[in-house]
Amino acid sequence: MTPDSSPSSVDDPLFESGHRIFANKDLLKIGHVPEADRIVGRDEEISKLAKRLNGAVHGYSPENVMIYGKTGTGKSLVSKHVCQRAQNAAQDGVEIGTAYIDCAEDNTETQAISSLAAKLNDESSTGISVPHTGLSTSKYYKLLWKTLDAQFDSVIIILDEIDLMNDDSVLMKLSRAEEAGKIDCSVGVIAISNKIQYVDNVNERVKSSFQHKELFFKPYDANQLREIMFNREDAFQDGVLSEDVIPLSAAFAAQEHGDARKAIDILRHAGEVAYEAGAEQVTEEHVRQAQQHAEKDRFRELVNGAPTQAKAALLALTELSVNSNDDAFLTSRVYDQYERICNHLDMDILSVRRFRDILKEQAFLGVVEIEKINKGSAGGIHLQNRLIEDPQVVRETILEDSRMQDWTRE
Ligand SMILES: Nc1ncnc2c1ncn2[C@@H]1O[C@H](COP(=O)(O)OP(=O)(O)OP(=O)(O)O)[C@@H](O)[C@H]1O
Repeated sequence: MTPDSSPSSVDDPLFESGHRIFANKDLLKIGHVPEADRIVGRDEEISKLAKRLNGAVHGYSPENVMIYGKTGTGKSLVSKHVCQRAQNAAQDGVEIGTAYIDCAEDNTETQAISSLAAKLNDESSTGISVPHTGLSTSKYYKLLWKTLDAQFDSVIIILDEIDLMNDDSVLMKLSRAEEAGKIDCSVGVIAISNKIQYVDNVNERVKSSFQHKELFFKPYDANQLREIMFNREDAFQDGVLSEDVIPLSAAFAAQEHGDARKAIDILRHAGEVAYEAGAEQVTEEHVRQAQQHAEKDRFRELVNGAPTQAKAALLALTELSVNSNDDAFLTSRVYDQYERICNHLDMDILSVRRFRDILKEQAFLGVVEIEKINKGSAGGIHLQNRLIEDPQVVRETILEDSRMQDWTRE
């Protein structure tokens, strides 16, 4: 039983009997693969991918597939789902192995191959032991080939976030192994990336051996996001979710692009906020707080990593936004405020040109929106700057930097 599922009773009154809010929080875990009837709007992608992998079910070679799509569009989920179904559907006597590698974690060739060998090896049946570390890349490849031949007719390997792998020859070696006579087992690779141009940048030799078909996943619309969440309503105790919670979480997640990961994160987080607050129900207000947290997290990452001068520039725009009814300000006005901040913090003051570049960089990162305004023939073109996110959230985040905190002290 998992910590958040509801146990029937607990003897010690120090601990609660069951969870007030969650009935099965595992359903809201990001890596969770829901049953087929909980997967929304991906029938076509599922069937296309199944066609590519069909060979494996009969013991022949599955095709290699490259899947593209923005974050949270179900690429990993659909890949894992189709792999599971291929394993279940395998013809009598055909053994299919499947493995999932997150290239953000295993980002070198050696790590990826040692992880693959370890995941695919069942030591009790092969008698092969795969040490976690300590072997050369070529030894890990040899171990991998041995384990595959000892157990499987076909193997499907998912390489998620392949663009983060620092050596693309993994693709070549995996797809050539059978042809090169290194193994009898056939191997298919599903490579997943958010970057549409990934294959263009891959080495030509790799490209020519990794003959692949491509699949594109579109973002979800708000209705699909809603359905995805309604299908996991039983993660919560009966009657705990108030009516607006799922539609509002879907609306927030649909704002940037239709990201199911974001939708589920907000929903789970709203439940946690409600629990922490001692509430009996998850309400719209908890969703808003969860969304603010998510925004803050994203911002914290962007702003924490920004140079001090960029923080001062953002603080200038933030101060104007917080203390005025307007939300967009001419660069000259932001610069004046920036000068005041730099003087107060005893920082160097950059030229207007450098300052403009900093704001442009922040616009590129999605923190600031810059708009050109035309003030007629005499006035010329001016730039207006607007914070994209809630100025209070930005302000709090910037003031987490101890150097910036001096701004609030007289
Ligand atoms: N069609 C769907 N039906 C139900 N749940 C979904 C669907 N698509 C995505 N999800 C859920 O949304 C979350 C994110 O999905 P997934 O990890 O598959 O996205 P992804 O496209 O691989 O994202 P990333 O590129 O960030 O890895 C998971 O919890 C997944 O279960």
